[in-house]
Amino acid sequence: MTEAADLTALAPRGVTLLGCGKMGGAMLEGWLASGLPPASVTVLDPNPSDRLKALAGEGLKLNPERLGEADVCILAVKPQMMGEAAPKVAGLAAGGTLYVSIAAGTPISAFERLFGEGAAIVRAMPNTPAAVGRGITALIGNARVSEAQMEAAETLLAAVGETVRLEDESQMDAVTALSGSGPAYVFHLIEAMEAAGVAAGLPQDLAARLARVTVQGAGELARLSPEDPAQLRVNVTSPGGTTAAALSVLMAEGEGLTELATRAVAAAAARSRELAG
Ligand SMILES: NC(=O)c1ccc[n+]([C@@H]2O[C@H](COP(=O)([O-])OP(=O)(O)OC[C@H]3O[C@@H](n4cnc5c(N)ncnc54)[C@H](OP(=O)(O)O)[C@@H]3O)[C@@H](O)[C@H]2O)c1
Ligand code: PRO
Repeated sequence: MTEAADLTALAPRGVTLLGCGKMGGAMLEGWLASGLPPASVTVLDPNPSDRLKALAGEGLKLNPERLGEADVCILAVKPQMMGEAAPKVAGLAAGGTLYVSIAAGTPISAFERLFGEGAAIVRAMPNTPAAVGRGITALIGNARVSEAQMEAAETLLAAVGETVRLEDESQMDAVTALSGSGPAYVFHLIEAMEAAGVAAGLPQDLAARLARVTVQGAGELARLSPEDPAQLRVNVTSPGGTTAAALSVLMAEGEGLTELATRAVAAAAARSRELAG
């Protein structure tokens, strides 16, 4: 997490989590680490993990027959499952619960149809580095969301990384394509560098380690350095040296990494728009 998230204000009425897979599980761990008591969390998930069952022993409410009240309900099932799963938490709307959906593609209007026009709904897009407290989540709410509710949503997501408010929901497809899906691009870069190292004659294990630690270190340098990424790149590049030779390929006019990344992000954004139905 980037700054201390104080979740104590949410403890009395609590948080309900619909779907506790990769993202839901990562958020749950962040909330618990930030001091939200297990007894303040209700989880609905058809196949609870051993970890969830252990937390139920510490007071977490796991698949209760009837839902109590909640300040916030996080919707963390796959977009394709939302129509089936969301009705389970529709009753919370009458108690003024704030809904926070992290589902890719699914617009706020879909939740207004499910929960009623009066429901307060935030659409958010986190990413998987949330699992190590280093995610980033973009958020936008509908007109029913009060400032206090927006801050509550931000506090929950700040427990697993940085947050940023969007100006308009139309930005969410590009956000999903850039930071939501983005970790996969970086993991694939590690895979590609490893394969390239093997092709250049290195043993697999050595190439894997060099690729992984190089991406880790470069990411950390980009995070901590006052210099921008372009300058950090220049700092590696000796005139007429090895990096310049590689960058002449990666930055080739019209067919370099920028063009490839632009096509990839455009494909993801288009898929996000398709998921809206
Ligand atoms: N993964 C990412 O990088 C990422 C990033 C940003 C946003 N998101 C969004 O986050 C959401 C969850 O993604 P995920 O990657 O965490 O998926 P996931 O690991 O499959 O988690 C979804 C969870 O919901 C459970 N579930 C299925 N049907 C349910 C129902 N009817 N009621 C309650 N729970 C149900 C699933 O159980 P079973 O596994 O037993 O079916 C699973 O535990 C998606 O909408 C996705 O678009 C994901
Ligand atoms: N993972 C989800 C997907 O691939 C949403 C962003 C990252 O659809």
